[in-house]
Amino acid sequence: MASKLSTSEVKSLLNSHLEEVLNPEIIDAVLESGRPLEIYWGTATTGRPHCAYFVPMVKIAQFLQAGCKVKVLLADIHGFLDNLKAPIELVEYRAQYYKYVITSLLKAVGVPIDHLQFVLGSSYQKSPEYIMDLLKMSTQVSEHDAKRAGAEVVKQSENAPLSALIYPLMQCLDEQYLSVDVQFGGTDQRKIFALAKDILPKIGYRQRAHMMNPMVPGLQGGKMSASDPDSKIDILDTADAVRKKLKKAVAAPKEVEGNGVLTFVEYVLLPVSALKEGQGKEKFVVERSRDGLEPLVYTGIEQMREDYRNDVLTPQLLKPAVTEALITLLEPIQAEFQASPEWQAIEKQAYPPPPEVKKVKKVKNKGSGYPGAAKKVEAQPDGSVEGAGEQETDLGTNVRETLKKLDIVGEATK
Ligand SMILES: N[C@@H](Cc1ccc(O)cc1)C(=O)O
Repeated sequence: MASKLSTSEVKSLLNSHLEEVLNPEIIDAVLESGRPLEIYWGTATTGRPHCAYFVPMVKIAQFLQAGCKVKVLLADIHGFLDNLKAPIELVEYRAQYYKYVITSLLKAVGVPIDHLQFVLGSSYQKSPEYIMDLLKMSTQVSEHDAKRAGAEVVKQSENAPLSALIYPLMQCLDEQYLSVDVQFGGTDQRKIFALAKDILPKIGYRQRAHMMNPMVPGLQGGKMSASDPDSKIDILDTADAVRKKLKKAVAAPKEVEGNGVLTFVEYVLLPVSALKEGQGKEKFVVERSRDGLEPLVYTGIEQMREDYRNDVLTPQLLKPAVTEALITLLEPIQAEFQASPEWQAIEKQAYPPPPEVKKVKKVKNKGSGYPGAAKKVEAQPDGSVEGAGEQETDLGTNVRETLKKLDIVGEATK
């Protein structure tokens, strides 16, 4: 490997926090050969990256620190194959936004990024070779198996669109086209990884290894809901917003299992401290000056867990410490955003604010029985419009006109 670390240091960086590795012998053989291990992690560029992204980012930082070559696949096409989560028109901007965030995040963690490469999915997934391989694959995978492979990743529905079946096949093929040794992802990707192991040899390609990190509880605990703006901490949230959101975080005293705040320390803050120090030493400090006590200084999660169970490390102590550490982690990223007009412009294009709900031109009130009676048109948080295009009346035309001006009319209502 290119790094100055010993083989055992490299292995411990690579394996830290992983739940499972498929075909580890593939990784061992590369490490023994002395060439850098090539790994990719793919992300469908849909919603705004939030603090949960720090978990895979820390792994990527560790891969880079260990001297691996890392490709981040900005899976724009996957972003709309999955239930059109990213509208086709926006997906390009979103991919760029992700690139800014991920680069900045990794720089903030303090690892060298010269072995990091971004690849846009659509840059090769539309090539004749790729498409032909995809078609070949489709002759080897049953509808049932393709569906099952995506069960934990792609939105499930009865009578699912064909795109939900194409999605996992393409993810398998990406391993070949990105010419890596390993695909990294969460354990939710396991069924797709298993399909890749099975299917790539059937179309003449070699199997890859797979590294999986566990699915961890979110920082704020409880149920994450896309419609609740407070349920996720955005990378660009102000310090005050972070404080407010973390105050609401669920962290039951003495309860270690499923504790999102402690988990964030384990998977993000401690490993980041080790990467930043550059000596592999984890450190997390909990201030207690308010109580006139010395700070608690931790060098690993086990001690913290123990103290938390015994209520020495109370939620009232832990939460503010995590809050301030997170704010410090976000600071350089936000400073970079503030200093970059390009990034700011992309952010606006990638995530346009939901269209204002304009009052539909008032029509003479002829009572609600009148066929053109006003229908409420509501802009939804995801940019869709509820109630639009439901009636073919004069008012329907009016509504469409208004929406057209706002540029939010879907194909079906045009
Ligand atoms: N399935 C990944 C995204 C992804 C897409 C394509 C890939 O090749 C790899 C990963 C996710 O859930 O976000």
